[in-house]
Amino acid sequence: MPAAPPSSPDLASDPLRYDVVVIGSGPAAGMVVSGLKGSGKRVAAVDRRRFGGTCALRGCSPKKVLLNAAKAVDFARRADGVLVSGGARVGLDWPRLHAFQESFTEPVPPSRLEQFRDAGADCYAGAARFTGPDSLAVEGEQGNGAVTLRFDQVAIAVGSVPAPLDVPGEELLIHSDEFLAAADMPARVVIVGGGYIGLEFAHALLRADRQVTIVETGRHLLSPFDSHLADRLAERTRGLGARFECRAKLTGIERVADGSLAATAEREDGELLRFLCDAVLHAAGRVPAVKALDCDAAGIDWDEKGIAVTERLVSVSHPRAFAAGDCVGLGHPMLTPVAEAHGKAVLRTLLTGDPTAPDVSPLPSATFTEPEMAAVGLTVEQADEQGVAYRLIEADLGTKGTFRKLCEPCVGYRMLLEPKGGRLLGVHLLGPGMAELINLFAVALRHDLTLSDLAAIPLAFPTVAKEVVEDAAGKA
Ligand SMILES: Cc1cc2nc3c(=O)[nH]c(=O)nc-3n(C[C@H](O)[C@H](O)[C@H](O)COP(=O)(O)OP(=O)(O)OC[C@H]3O[C@@H](n4cnc5c(N)ncnc54)[C@H](O)[C@@H]3O)c2cc1C
Ligand SMILES: NC(=O)c1ccc[n+]([C@@H]2O[C@H](COP(=O)([O-])OP(=O)(O)OC[C@H]3O[C@@H](n4cnc5c(N)ncnc54)[C@H](O)[C@@H]3O)[C@@H](O)[C@H]2O)c1
Repeated sequence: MPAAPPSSPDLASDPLRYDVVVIGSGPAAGMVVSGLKGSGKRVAAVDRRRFGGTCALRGCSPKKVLLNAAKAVDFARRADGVLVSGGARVGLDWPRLHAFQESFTEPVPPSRLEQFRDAGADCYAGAARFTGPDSLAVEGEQGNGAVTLRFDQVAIAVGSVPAPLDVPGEELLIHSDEFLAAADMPARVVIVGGGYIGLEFAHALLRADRQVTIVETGRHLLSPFDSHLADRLAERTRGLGARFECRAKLTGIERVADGSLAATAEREDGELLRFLCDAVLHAAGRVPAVKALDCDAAGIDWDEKGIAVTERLVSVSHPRAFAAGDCVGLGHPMLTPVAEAHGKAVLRTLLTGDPTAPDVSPLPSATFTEPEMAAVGLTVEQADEQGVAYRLIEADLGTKGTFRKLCEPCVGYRMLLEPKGGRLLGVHLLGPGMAELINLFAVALRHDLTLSDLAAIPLAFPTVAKEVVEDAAGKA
């Protein structure tokens, strides 16, 4: 990789002038800042919240602790009388797991700052706002005045925020940040949105014996996933006590006389719904956090989809501006592996001067419900829309030995294969352990493997992987 020229000599005379300013400190920014170590460039990183980003502080990591606890409870309960006794009495210990979550989140800000400083970056705590094509102001967090940084290049990695819902009483909603940080779980929760956050948090709440109602505008829950498997997961979730209202949209929230909240929604057919509850959780999608950046001042094009960039993540209107992660307006999924891949691409561009496209295909993803839903590649709906020919194989694996031993009947897969040759086009899995297993299928898609190629590998036994691969290879 050719080395980019080191910082120009005049930069050294102005302490607030940088070769590269990175806005954000999440997974996308982390890739850029760490990778610039030793490049000779003067680098600054800015974040308006504690350094570390959404995934490590308010998303994937604390959420996974909560979901692991929910899985432990569920396993004990479903194995009660079969593998263990007293399992039905096992419950979620919110204060303890909350403290355990903090053992992961609290070290993040100091360690991220150390990592950035070790990479040679100056770190600024405050909200960034562009003031010109090569300058931005960082508003001090605690009433400190603004400082103006000048840059040659800027990497925008500001992530996303919950989408505005524009309903009366919107200020009464709680967001995932507050939910994960709360000292206790509310007793009756209405969840607005049946996507990733909605289903994952519902699964945690249900294992904590809370009352859950999900209001979802779509026909199915978890729309990025296979709709048949999503319906099976919905059934399983209903069996845990959840109520679903699909094809219904939140219309408002109000506080009622006894201090409870009333959430109202309207069904597609016009029927009005009203739910009394203690909390209404926003799980209705996120939007890029670009509005507050005042990109217009820098001539950086943006819209509600995010920063307008080329496929190589270069701003369409400012050749020295790049974007990475959730704030990129390319419609890529808002996931940590995507943010990391974007960050790596922007880093390479900064180091080589040669704009680089991110490597985001194939992209496995999972919801950490119990059972888990996981997918990589095309869904049936996408293949149909794109006119891609495929052969579908599917199975319910609930009675197979591996899953009976886990006492979990809600297990299955659907796979799309090339009609000739059998190359895998899409893999959709539902069951315990599937979030790990999907990575094996991502390797298979990446390297154009067939199910017989996978089945020829002597996989460890007895495992979920071997059970699924052998069953599918037998049907292929
Ligand atoms: C509850 C929840 C659970 C999730 N679980 C998963 C999961 O299991 N797996 C997965 O792959 N993804 C998950 N995600 C998504 C994942 O967290 C994001 O895709 C990822 O964090 C995006 O990284 P990023 O670097 O683009 O942005 P972020 O991590 O959001 O970082 C952006 C940073 O920019 C800062 N910032 C914003 N505006 C400004 C400004 N004007 N000035 C200065 N700083 C600013 C923010 O404070 C933030 O620290 C989850 C998200 C949530 C909310
Ligand atoms: N396991 C994971 O990888 C994971 C977990 C959590 C979050 N995330 C990321 O965070 C993003 C945000 O999560 P999310 O669950 O908020 O978004 P989402 O896009 O997954 O789901 C939002 C859901 O809300 C519905 N909706 C939108 N407006 C509504 C309204 N007014 N009333 C009722 N329903 C409405 C949508 O139809 C959709 O099904 C996800 O898209 C994902 O990229 C990933």
